[in-house]
Amino acid sequence: MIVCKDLIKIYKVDEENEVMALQGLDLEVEEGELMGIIGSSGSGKSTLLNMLGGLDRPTAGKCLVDGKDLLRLQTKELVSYKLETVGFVWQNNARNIIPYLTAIENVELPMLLKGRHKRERAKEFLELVGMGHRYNNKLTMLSGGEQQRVAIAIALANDPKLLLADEPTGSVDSKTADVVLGVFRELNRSLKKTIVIVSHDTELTKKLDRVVAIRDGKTSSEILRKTYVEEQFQQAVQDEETHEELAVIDRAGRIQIPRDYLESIELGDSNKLRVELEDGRIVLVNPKSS
Ligand SMILES: Nc1ncnc2c1ncn2[C@@H]1O[C@H](COP(=O)(O)OP(=O)(O)OP(=O)(O)O)[C@@H](O)[C@H]1O
Repeated sequence: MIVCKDLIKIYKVDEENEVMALQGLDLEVEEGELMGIIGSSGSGKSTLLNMLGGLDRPTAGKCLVDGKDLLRLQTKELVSYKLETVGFVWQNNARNIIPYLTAIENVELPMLLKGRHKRERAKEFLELVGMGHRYNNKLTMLSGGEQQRVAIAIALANDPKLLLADEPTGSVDSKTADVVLGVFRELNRSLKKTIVIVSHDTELTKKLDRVVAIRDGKTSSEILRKTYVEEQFQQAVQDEETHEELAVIDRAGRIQIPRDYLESIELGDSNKLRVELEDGRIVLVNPKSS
């Protein structure tokens, strides 16, 4: 569904200064996946989501979503891409919803932009996110978690294949965050939506099967878990065997090694490692230790 290769985004700050927000990022997401992206502040998560959502254009590299080349789309094609292929859920509800409209009017709005108006369909989407009973409520009358569920129904309005969520649980408590994640999980299972969630919330990302970490605008590692099962979750997070962390190799053969691994071999201030090939394994050794 998503293939990013060597993706670069440069923002021009003023005449003299530029920021390289994405520095050759690689990412592949399969159709039907529910996955997470984590990274510290400024690592490039929102920039990546804006590129995938067609809100901003990449500077260079490759970025294909559902077969569409986001570096080459014409303006008109980009408009229909934003309306049809992707749905966005933001942390800041002011970006998702119009407060003086009812829940159902909010869901109908993106449909109207596409020239269709289907009240029954809008109601179905609200029912899918567990908000069918509040369809006629103004958004100001709903709690933060309920507004967030309406925001997901709005993102679904034109039945996009891909849902992008930027900190979707950033403004709600942990119990509500579980409900919101449950909604994403259900949409992924029943409607086969591909879902990418960007989050700082480690409690949330622990519950996703695959999480990719971004550092300095590049993919640095990824964690794969066995399929999440609600009852077994507490057990699973305590059991180190249930996930593996994979370092990502970039095109030049570079990898980022977790800091605690480097500390465990007491590398200190040195930036040199001996690389050895041993029975089909690549072993990194502190040269001072032998
Ligand atoms: N429109 C812009 N103009 C200039 N620089 C920008 C712009 N948007 C982002 N940046 C810069 O690009 C880098 C990546 O920012 P980005 O917002 O993608 O990070 P992030 O990982 O989403 O951070 P946060 O978790 O704090 O939202 C930062 O150095 C940021 O200052």
